[in-house]
Amino acid sequence: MKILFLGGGNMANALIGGMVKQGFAATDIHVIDPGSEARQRLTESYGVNCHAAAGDAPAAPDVLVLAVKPQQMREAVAPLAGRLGDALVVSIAAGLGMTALARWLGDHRRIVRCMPNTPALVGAGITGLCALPEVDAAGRALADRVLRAVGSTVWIDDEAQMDGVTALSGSGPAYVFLFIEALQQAADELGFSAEQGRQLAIETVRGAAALAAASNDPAALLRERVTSKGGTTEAALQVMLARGVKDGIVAGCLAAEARGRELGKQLGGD
Ligand SMILES: NC(=O)C1=CN([C@@H]2O[C@H](COP(=O)(O)OP(=O)(O)OC[C@H]3O[C@@H](n4cnc5c(N)ncnc54)[C@H](OP(=O)(O)O)[C@@H]3O)[C@@H](O)[C@H]2O)C=CC1
Ligand SMILES: O=C(O)[C@@H]1CCC=N1
Repeated sequence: MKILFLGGGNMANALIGGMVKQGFAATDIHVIDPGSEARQRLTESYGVNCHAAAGDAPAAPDVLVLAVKPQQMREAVAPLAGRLGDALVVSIAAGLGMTALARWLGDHRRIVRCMPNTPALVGAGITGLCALPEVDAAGRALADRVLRAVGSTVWIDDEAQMDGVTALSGSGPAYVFLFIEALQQAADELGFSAEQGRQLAIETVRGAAALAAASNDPAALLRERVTSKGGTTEAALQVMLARGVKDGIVAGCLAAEARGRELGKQLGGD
């Protein structure tokens, strides 16, 4: 199976790294990226085939993963329009609707819109997927197989909800990294070494996520079990909530969703 990536940046690296670790053959993976540094990084890290321009890459791959920035997409796909054969197009671009993309691709409608996230690099991604009605069960299964190589998948019926997926899990790792940064800053202020702070912060996030995943209890109950009356956690949460931490996170997610919708309107109007 030939898989062609258009764009070899951060998210393509995360997906390709995860796929190669899961046994996808590097020789079957091709990447188009005009940047020589991007191509060198991919060749050296994973041994995939890199091309500077679309004309050098294999025509009609089995799967074409569109991994350029949404604002770069229209120009980037233009050389591919009309030469895709039966390829399954998997777009990971935030905001960009499938109707506009189909138009840009010369009315190619075998399109699956996905929203993965960077933990794909370590096989712990989560991807939301949504397909045009023209994509048959085999096409959906193929997209699912590619994305499941780098984590779990969730199918979404209504494309309008893809901006919500982007806001939660696409951008979500950045929110978690911000939280880890904050814990490490606190560790520093409390006199721990950088390595001690890193270990205490990261293992706490890893352990709490593992406990939440393994438990049927809601997160609020798990939180209450840590929070002894008159204890240290209560002291912390009072300050955090008073400073709007939880409301800020919810409002931030809604802002991300709104930005996705705005991008979609600016790009294609669909
Ligand atoms: N980063 C993330 O966590 C996630 C990103 N996404 C989506 O993935 C897509 C890529 O994001 P990300 O990897 O972060 O972005 P990057 O900017 O890191 O990667 C995009 C790459 O595409 C290259 N490029 C630009 N023009 C072309 C072209 N015409 N043909 C081929 N390649 C081209 C860019 O080169 P240059 O830098 O020289 O312009 C760059 O190397 C976006 O649409 C984003 O919405 C989805 C989920 C999560
Ligand atoms: O910030 C962005 O627009 C992209 C989409 C989700 C994560 N990164």
